[in-house]
Amino acid sequence: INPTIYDYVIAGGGAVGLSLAVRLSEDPSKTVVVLEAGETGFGKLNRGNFGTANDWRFVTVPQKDAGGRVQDQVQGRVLGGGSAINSGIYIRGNKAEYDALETLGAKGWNWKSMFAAVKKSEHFFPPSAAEIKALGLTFNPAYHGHSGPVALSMQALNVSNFYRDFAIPTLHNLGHEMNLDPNGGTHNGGSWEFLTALPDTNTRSYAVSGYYLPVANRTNLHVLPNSHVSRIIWSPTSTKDDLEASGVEYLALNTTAGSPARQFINAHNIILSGSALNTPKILELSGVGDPTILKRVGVALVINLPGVGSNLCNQPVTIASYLLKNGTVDAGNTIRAAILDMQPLSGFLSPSDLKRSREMLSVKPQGLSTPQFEVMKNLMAAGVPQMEFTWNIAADGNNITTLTFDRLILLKPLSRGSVHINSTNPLDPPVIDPKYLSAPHDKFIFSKAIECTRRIAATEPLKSIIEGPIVPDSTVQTEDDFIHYVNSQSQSEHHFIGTSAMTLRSLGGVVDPSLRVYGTSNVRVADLSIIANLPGIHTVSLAYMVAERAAEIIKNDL
Ligand SMILES: Cc1cc2nc3c(=O)[nH]c(=O)nc-3n(C[C@H](O)[C@H](O)[C@H](O)COP(=O)(O)OP(=O)(O)OC[C@H]3O[C@@H](n4cnc5c(N)ncnc54)[C@H](O)[C@@H]3O)c2cc1C
Repeated sequence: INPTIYDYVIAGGGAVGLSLAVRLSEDPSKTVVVLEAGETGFGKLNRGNFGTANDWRFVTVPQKDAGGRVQDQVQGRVLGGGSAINSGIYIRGNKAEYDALETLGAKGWNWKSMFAAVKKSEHFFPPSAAEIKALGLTFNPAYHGHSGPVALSMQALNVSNFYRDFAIPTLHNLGHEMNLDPNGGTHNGGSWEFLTALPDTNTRSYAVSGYYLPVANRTNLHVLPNSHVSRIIWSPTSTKDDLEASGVEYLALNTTAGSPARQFINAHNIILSGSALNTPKILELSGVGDPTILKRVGVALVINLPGVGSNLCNQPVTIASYLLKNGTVDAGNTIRAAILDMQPLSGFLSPSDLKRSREMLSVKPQGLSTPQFEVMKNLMAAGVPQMEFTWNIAADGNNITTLTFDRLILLKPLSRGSVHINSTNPLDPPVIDPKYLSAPHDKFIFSKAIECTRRIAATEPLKSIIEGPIVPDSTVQTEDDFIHYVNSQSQSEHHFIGTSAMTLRSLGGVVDPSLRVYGTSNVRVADLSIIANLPGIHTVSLAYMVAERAAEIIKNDL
């Protein structure tokens, strides 16, 4: 099939875009084309593609509230997007966090509908009986999908005895309970790590291997790598209040000619799926956005939507590590061993710090709408996790073993930033300003969480095997020291959302609950930019939720 007008053109073949393309092309009467700026990456991907051609290699502007540093923002630029280069950690959030999306105007987007959708994406491989016995692994089959495209699995055998003998008993002594399975709507507490990987080989399972490759021979589904979408083409006959698009313009990057060739594709429906950092650029270059920004760059305004590119949110992350006494633990197979401990404020703040937290929350940080702020405060008060403490064990060749909290993640930042174009050249990177740690409450609770690892290390049975702190080192003691540590050491966790938010237009919304860009009849956004408030999770589960839910909505033309 080689249509002159496709039913659907999808700009971006990432976690959401490629999975959605596969679902839409299940109807053989519909033609779907995916334009992906990166290459296919077949046969060359695993972890560690950061800084290569498979990464957009973005950087932020200097982050005033995070030590003035410019920070790297890794983003997949390859078929499968983030799902092709990510670390594969998988977890879903708290029911109330998804229900809150509906409260903010995303009608029909709630835990019930999103949980049902995400299970369609999943094929859970339970651990073997031997693994369950050896490690005490727990899971609830009812929380999982069992015939979807993306594989989900748990620990292999031969992990360190540290987890069973030291980590879990210490968590108990801290009053942090183990969670049977964090994927069913309550992710509080400690749980074993789930990964999007095949169980025996530990091979990555992602949008390409799970969704696309098994159906790559569909004649109604075309995937064009090295195709960078620059803008939407508006139909000259469309009305002012309900703009219709006729297709997109893209740059074919694999040409041997000197500069990329400009190409056009016609389609009845346009779906932007470039990610929270890239989709605003396509909208702005198409004249959709904040008039002030478009004017500054010299793009004619088509739709006045000031929310485009605002509300950028991402989690900061840092580490803390402790040297263990020689010979006290067997490091085992460190490749797939971790416990994620997801804690609400009361799990890591002292009673007096909880009081200070409440006082700080009397002032709304800049960039958040009042309803967003209310929702987030309510979730905090309801005990929804705000910090992740990942417990990992590492050993070097000299038998030096460390406990590394290798992901200390501020799960639900209040800080909001922006991503905007700075020129009319589609190949120029956007200006990324996440405003990390600009909300005082973010900085306060994040630094207190790092400090809390000292209390954890002083809790038995862990205490008896700790030699001392490595980073932050023992000179870091006071509240100011810990604040300095997060200012100078925190990095991006690469879980961007929010820049084409699905919320009321009056609140800065960009798309309605059927994913349509306000003011258009046939342009939709389907990627993590539509999520107004971040659930406290790693975001690939959310990406598959969005893909499956978007497929339901678009197939039924809701
Ligand atoms: C380094 C890294 C590690 C991560 N680790 C984890 C993890 O362990 N667990 C977890 O749950 N999540 C993780 N994530 C996050 C998760 O992968 C992302 O949230 C998810 O991939 C976002 O999906 P998306 O479809 O919105 O965007 P993406 O998956 O980024 O897809 C966007 C796609 O659009 C393409 N594109 C962009 N602009 C254009 C254009 N103009 N024209 C054509 N194509 C375009 C991009 O190249 C990309 O392929 C990680 C992300 C990164 C970057």
